[in-house]
Amino acid sequence: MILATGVSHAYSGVDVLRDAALTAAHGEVIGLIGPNGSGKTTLLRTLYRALTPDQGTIRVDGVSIDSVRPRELARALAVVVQEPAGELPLSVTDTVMLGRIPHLGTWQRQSQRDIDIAAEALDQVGAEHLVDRDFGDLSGGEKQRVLIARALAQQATHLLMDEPTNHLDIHFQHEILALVRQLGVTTVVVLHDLNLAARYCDGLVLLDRGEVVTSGTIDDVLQPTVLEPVYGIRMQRLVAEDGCPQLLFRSLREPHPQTHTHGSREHVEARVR
Ligand SMILES: Nc1ncnc2c1ncn2[C@@H]1O[C@H](COP(=O)(O)OP(=O)(O)OP(=O)(O)O)[C@@H](O)[C@H]1O
Repeated sequence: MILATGVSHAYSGVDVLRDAALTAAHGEVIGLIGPNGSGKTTLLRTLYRALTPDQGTIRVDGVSIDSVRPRELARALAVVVQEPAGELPLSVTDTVMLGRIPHLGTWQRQSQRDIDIAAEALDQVGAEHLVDRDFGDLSGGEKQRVLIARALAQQATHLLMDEPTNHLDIHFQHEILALVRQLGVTTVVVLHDLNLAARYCDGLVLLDRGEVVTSGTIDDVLQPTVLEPVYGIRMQRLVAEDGCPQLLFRSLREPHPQTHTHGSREHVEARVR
């Protein structure tokens, strides 16, 4: 379980996070959503101690992360964030094996089991064919999948992800998030795509200008009345055949249509709630 309370932070005296709170119960996938610059990455960084907030506490399974040693923290939290280009001059295998380091003793070499776990992680993200490549030569989407494999190989009890679907094609956006759900690992994931959030998250935290506007179930948060003023865009909420709410978007610059677009795929497959 991840519990963040009263988290505030300022960069050079400018407040970017005020009294933010987040709860991810055991096994839940919680989506962190909000417009550009609303503080999602800042809040996520406080959860894995990449950033010490000015105020607030972060607890993982009831223990304050301030009191945990780095190796212990790495066994509890795996992180997938955007890597600066060219940061890892490593092979794909070595990159994924980095995920095993928290499980090795100081001078302990990797075992066959570690190698098997890394290979399985690559397989899970559909990247087994990349095993002999250099990480730096991969495409953006391939790199992203390898970084997710590294997090899976870490076998941490909690997962933090900052826009993991960035660079991924539509197939892998869904594959990766479906996999994350399947893992049953307590997860906090920053997502821009609200429809992916609707489909793969158990709950959402909506940030706007550094404050939590609302948090709760998909049904609570994914409402045009809640989201339109925050994002400054018109939304229409539909329910797909499998019951999953999905949103359609229209710029405020576009005139309000007097009639619906009959015959569109959305109208065939979903009904307006
Ligand atoms: N290192 C930094 N120094 C100064 N300001 C920063 C720093 N990092 C972030 N900020 C500012 O803090 C605010 C919140 O940034 P943050 O990256 O948390 O937002 P975000 O919601 O993740 O945005 P996006 O959706 O665009 O990725 C922004 O105004 C950003 O410019």
